[in-house]
Amino acid sequence: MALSSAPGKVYLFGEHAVVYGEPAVPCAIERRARVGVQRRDDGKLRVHAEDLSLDGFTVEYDGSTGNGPDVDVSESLLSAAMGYVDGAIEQVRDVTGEDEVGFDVTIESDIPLGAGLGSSAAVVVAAIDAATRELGVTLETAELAERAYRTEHMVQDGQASRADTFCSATGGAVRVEGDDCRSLEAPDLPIVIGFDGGAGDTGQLVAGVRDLRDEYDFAADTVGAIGDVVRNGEEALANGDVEELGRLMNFNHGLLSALGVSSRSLDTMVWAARDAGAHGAKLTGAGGGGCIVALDPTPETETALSFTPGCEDAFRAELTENGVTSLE
Ligand SMILES: Nc1ncnc2c1ncn2[C@@H]1O[C@H](COP(=O)(O)OP(=O)(O)OP(=O)(O)O)[C@@H](O)[C@H]1O
Ligand SMILES: C[C@@](O)(CCO)CC(=O)[O-]
Ligand SMILES: [Mg+2]
Repeated sequence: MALSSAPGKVYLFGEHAVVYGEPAVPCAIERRARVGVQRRDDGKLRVHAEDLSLDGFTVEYDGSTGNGPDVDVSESLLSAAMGYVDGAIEQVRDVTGEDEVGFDVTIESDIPLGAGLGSSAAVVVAAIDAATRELGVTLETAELAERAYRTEHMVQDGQASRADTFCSATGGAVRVEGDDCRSLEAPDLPIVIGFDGGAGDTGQLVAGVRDLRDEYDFAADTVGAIGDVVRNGEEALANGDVEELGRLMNFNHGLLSALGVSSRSLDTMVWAARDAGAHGAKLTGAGGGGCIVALDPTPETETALSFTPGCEDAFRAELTENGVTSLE
């Protein structure tokens, strides 16, 4: 049995645009997914996922034959739920050469699903790390991040960046532009998160931006403008200029909103944070619903969010330097 954990993340800047080669700056936060993996020799994959919205279900099936699991839920719901884990195990079989190997996989996570905090990347990174170690193979962090990226790329229909997976694998603040992934020095940021209790489907939201970008030159320009905001943001981060970071986050939110990935509740939480005196606020991750990230060293934003209709949870998030971690 091998057990690994990996962190979720918030985006200071650059989600969506990063899929088209612009830079982005996500930061790992101290909310983690833990994945336990035990080898089985019958080629079957058994996944126990405590936190899936399918009310924590257990399925057992033969992954090596390509036949799906036999459970009483719709095919699309199931593939949405299982895609990332299936994809991670496929990468493990590929990288270890053990094509027929099966696993018992147990997932437990304190990252809300589909809410912009990178639950998918954390699950995939932790799963690949645990499953390869279970087979006696230790991957370098760069290789692990690359394999996790390939999983997200496959599940998100060929449209994904390396940002979430690299950030989860290495921890800390990172900068990703295409296949150039590096760690950044970051000051201790006063991060507050508001969560509307909802979720968005990353694959669908990415496809929506792609269609807009294909149809309108000004949507492509908007993606490019996000890249400009990120480049300014990197400088503000290097200078530890939290006020400038906030202004640029506000700008970034406006551009994401123009690309159609915000929502009424995300906008409401963003405005509640700004009204409470936050330096800035924006949605984080794919959007559609889920979380916003704000910067505020005072307790005002957290308090205001906790009284905002539509905000289900407001909490502070600590940046973490701990990326993927082997627990057993
Ligand atoms: N605890 C978990 N157990 C099993 N699967 C999980 C778990 N957490 C996430 N997943 C997988 O990740 C999917 C959600 O990923 P998605 O990319 O849509 O959202 P996210 O990663 O939370 O947000 P974002 O990509 O915007 O940061 C779930 O549908 C499920 O397949
Ligand atoms: C929307 C997106 O940019 C971030 C999702 O957390 C998608 C990706 O980078 O793969
Ligand atoms: Mg994701």
